[in-house]
Amino acid sequence: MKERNPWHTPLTIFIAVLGKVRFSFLCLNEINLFFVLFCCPQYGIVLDAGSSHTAMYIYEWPAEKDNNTGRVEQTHSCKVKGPGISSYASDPKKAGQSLQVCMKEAERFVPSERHEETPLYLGATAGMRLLKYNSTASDQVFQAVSESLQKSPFSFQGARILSGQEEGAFGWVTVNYLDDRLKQGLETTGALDLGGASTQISFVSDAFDGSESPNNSVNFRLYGNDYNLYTHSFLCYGKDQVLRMALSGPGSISDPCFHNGYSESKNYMTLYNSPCVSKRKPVSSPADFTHVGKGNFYQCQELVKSVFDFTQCKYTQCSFNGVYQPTLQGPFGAFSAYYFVMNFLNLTDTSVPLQSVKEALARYCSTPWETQHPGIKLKYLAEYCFSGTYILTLLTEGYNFTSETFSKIRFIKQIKGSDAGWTLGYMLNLTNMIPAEAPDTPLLPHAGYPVWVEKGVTFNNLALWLL
Ligand SMILES: Nc1ccn([C@@H]2O[C@H](COP(=O)(O)OP(=O)(O)O)[C@@H](O)[C@H]2O)c(=O)n1
Ligand SMILES: [Ca+2]
Repeated sequence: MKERNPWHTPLTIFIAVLGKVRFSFLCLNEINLFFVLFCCPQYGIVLDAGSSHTAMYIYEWPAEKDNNTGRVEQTHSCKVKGPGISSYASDPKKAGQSLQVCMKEAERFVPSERHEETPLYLGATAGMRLLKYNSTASDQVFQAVSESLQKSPFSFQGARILSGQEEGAFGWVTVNYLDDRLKQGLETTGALDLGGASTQISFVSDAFDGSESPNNSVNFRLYGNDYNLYTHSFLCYGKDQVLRMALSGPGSISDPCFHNGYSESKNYMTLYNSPCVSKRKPVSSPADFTHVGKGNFYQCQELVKSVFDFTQCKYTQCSFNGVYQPTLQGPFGAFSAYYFVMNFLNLTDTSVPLQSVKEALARYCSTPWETQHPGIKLKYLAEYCFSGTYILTLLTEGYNFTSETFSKIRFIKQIKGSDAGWTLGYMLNLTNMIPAEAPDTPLLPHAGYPVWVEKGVTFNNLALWLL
């Protein structure tokens, strides 16, 4: 008979105990992972109070302690019925009331036990920036929307106007966050945002260090990478305000930017009721005018060009209106009205040469006015020729995109299910969700990575990190 190894029993017990510990560790980790992935997501709500309308976005992310990226997702959006909050200047209470339907919807989409800790933000953009010229009216609108939002069960964090810089920079953060470019330190994508009352351009350029035009410079340190972002917001250069400027020009009542056969009686007061065009108001004018279309893209392009000032530039180079712009660099994502308009016109494919895009738009503009287009508001339909022309003119004449760089633009509505726009970047910033330094521990064990590593277990590290 073989003699029994005196160490056998203790060793077996030791190994068995170790196995148990490892097993229970694994269980613990699985429970943690379950909690992180399925149990208790956190929520944030942002209201985008734009010049033309307000939209509400609900974001969701796993409830973990550590800041992370690429994991905040938009789970729901709600379009507020009616115009933007700045349109309620003469009846501010209605601005507050208009938000109620979407806020009720948010109460259904966010589980009730999470309501109290869910931050709610309202950010207003160019419509309110313009209304701020009349500060009493703008204060009253903010008062009304704040009172309305305070009544919601969420944790209301305030309503404020974003500066043009913030609007541009947060749009850029959103696009690059959703594309996972920040955490991985990849080349970033520029952001082009076209609204109704302002438009933003934001990109990183090696030729830009901020010194030539500090007002256009925003610095970020994100995941251990430094970014010096160029950004500019052109107030009054959203498509609705540019349309007013183009209409208020001489001889524009017979309008090349509207289809042949289009004829509408419009009110002069409404046209000039904006600080963007008030200086153009003629001394005396009739109450109404007839807006007649003549559908000519090339003439429309000339008319649109006349709203840009290319005569002055005190820097090495400018876009327009004397605004500094470094040389364009990298790919660009163009969203909001850029997308709505180009998508309607079937012109989102930028592998099509710029010249062909212009020709296609010229053909569209020359088609007779046709009101039959199911599901599209007549106002939008009437304006697509103008809007498309403005977009191409802004990109090429304004920002200096060439036929080559035009192909680097992607017209986008969403990235991975979340809308491109400033709201996500705004919330990520206010909730401190993007750390300045890169996390030094991998977040999830990924393919090829040893699960058991020297300093402990990657899986365990994740779990402990999340505890
Ligand atoms: N389906 C849609 C929705 C909005 N839009 C336009 O998109 C623009 C959105 O601007 P906005 O309300 O965000 O205005 P800003 O405050 O950003 O200047 C407006 O010009 C709308 O008319 C569109 O062309 N098609
Ligand atoms: Ca907007």
